[in-house]
Amino acid sequence: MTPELSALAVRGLTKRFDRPAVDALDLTIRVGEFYALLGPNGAGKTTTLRMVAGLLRPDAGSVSILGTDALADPVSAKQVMAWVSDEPMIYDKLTPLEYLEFVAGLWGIDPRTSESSARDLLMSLGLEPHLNERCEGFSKGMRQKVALAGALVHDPRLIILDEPLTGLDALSARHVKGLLQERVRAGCTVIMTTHILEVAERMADRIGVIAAGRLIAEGTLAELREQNGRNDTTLEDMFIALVDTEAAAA
Ligand SMILES: Nc1ncnc2c1ncn2[C@@H]1O[C@H](COP(=O)(O)OP(=O)(O)OP(=O)(O)O)[C@@H](O)[C@H]1O
Repeated sequence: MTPELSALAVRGLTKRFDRPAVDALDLTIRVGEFYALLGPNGAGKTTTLRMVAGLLRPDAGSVSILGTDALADPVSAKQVMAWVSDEPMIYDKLTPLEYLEFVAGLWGIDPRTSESSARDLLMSLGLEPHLNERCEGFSKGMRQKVALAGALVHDPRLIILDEPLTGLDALSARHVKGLLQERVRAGCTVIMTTHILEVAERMADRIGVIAAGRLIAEGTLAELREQNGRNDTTLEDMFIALVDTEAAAA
């Protein structure tokens, strides 16, 4: 039997700064999953995702993205993946449409097809009134949405987002959530960090909790409840209990 291809398989992933930030982490995320990665401040979420996205070299371990060894072949891995940072960088002098056209050009996408999909993407994020305004006057939330649209231009199969909803107003957050859910329905995989536990509770197929660079719990909401021995508890209650137990054991 052929083993099922994972969207992401991380094994023994390790990064140390002055102390371990990610500590021999194993993580497997299936194709088509919406996965929420949770953890307290400083748990190692961003460091993990930056290593997965090829922005930070691990001290040890492996990263496989849709079957490609991302450390040995980062170019192929990046072609199927999008990384959306919590501090997005866009070009201020360009309009959203020009920015997406620029990104599409970097990926070698035919301008005739890229323009209409860029327009659709930006409109689905509620940016229609601003398509031809320079990004320099945009708020943080508007810039976040332009960066997200830019990251999706090459139609990635794996979309990794660090805190994509922070700072977004309710309507913008709804646009972003809708877009991500649509991508998952189309067969993409989404991995997202968030401190907004209601979002993880409502949107994620599976949830992983990391603390001190290690995975301390993982499963569907129902599985986490079962592991916790409570049927009625909220994700917030479980999260706090898990993190407290871990801190007490450290
Ligand atoms: N470039 C760096 N240099 C030194 N230490 C770093 C660096 N990046 C991260 N760290 C440390 O690694 C640990 C994990 O940080 P990381 O940003 O991955 O946590 P996080 O789970 O994303 O936190 P948050 O929820 O606050 O964003 C922290 O102790 C942090 O101070």
